Amino acid sequence: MMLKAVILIGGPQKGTRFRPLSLDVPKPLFPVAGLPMVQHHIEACAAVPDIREVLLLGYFPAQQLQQFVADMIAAYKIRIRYLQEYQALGTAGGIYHFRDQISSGNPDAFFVLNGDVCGDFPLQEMLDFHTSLSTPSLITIMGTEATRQQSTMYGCIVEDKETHQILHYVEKPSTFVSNLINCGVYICSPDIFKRVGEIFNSRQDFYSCDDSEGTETIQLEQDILMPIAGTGQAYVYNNDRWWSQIKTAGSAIYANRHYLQLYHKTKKERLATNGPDKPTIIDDVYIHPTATVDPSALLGPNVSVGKNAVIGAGVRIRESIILGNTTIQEHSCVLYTVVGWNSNVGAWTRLEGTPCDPNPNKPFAKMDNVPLFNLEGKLNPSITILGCNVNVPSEVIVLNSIVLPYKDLPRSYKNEIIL
Ligand SMILES: Nc1nc2c(ncn2[C@@H]2O[C@H](COP(=O)(O)OP(=O)(O)O[C@H]3O[C@H](CO)[C@@H](O)[C@H](O)[C@@H]3O)[C@@H](O)[C@H]2O)c(=O)[nH]1
Repeated sequence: MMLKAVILIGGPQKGTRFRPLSLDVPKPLFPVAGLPMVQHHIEACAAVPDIREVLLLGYFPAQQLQQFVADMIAAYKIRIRYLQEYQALGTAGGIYHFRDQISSGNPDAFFVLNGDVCGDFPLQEMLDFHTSLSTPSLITIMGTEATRQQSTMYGCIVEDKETHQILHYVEKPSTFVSNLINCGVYICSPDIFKRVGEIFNSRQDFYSCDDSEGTETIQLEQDILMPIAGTGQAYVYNNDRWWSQIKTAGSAIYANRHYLQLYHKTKKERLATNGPDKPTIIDDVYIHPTATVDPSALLGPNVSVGKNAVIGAGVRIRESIILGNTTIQEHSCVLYTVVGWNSNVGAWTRLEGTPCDPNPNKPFAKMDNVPLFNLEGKLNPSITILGCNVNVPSEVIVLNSIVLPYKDLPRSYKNEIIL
């Protein structure tokens, strides 16, 4: 069998809730557990022996992805290419536009993965399910359970419990439809192009040079899944492993924790260990080999330290992501915070945020993508984020705040956005 995988990475206008972190690097390249977000997708695809080529599909300028793609080819030894849409074509529009590249070599099927989800993706198991179906599936969706309340933020699937055929699909319904939600991971038969082509052609009548009405975009969810549901050609594969979206910077902290945990199963060598002349490590921590961490520092649980970062004596960090070329000076404390690239945090300073984890008392709860401000116009407590090139002086406290790039903070801050 020969398969391909397409990863939908969007473009500069997407991922706005991820700012200010996506101001400096395309959101799909933001490091989580030491790796750019979509490297986790590529790694999951590379582990499926039948996947021979991975195509990243988006509308970021190609030069922003060039180095990353070269690094990925070197690391995983499979074909990887970036295909650039000339504008946002929608979740199925890009696939249709590049159908020749996807179909070349006659793959039996191809995976499609949303670039902004994370998880312990059971791709091989899903493939086994897809190929074992007695009637061929045009599209198989990975589904997972959500709470009744949260389900309406996702694509909702009603299945035949015995055959797993999809009877009904609604994208982000306004009232409850089903607890079973779309994970944004699919296996498509190449026959899907015919379907998308029909939609494409039916819209040509409306096509004009001014595409302000978005007639050129085709959405996989609304235009393909909704009409296919109930025709016996779409199936759902139930995923009971960890899965989440990465929409906000807060969800990056959550994803960081879970990917670090996953390394126990997949890449143990990426996790830092305790030893003489090494910092003290609590549970799961990733330290880039080029980072310098003082042996008296205490890191963990759930910390990632990027390239060439310098962590001083007596520093305490937990539940945080420290990006490349950042310095944290002695005795500072960093909790539930993302510290952007090339930043400098003085000595005896405290950076602290508030976690936005899923409710542990509710089974199947996902993260809430809490808006920045509440109804009274006050900033909702969230993780603290420092954009790149931020300078925080010594002996201050920055609590539940978002600091935009290139700021020189003069004092302490609490619950503020510092522009
Ligand atoms: N290449 C490309 N990618 C795109 C485009 N539009 C969106 N994407 C990418 O496609 C993914 C989904 O995009 P959204 O449009 O933001 O959808 P969503 O709100 O995340 O909902 C989708 O994902 C949920 C799971 O996370 C699903 O539950 C839901 O049904 C839907 O598929 C993201 O990775 C985004 O970057 C486009 O025009 N071109």
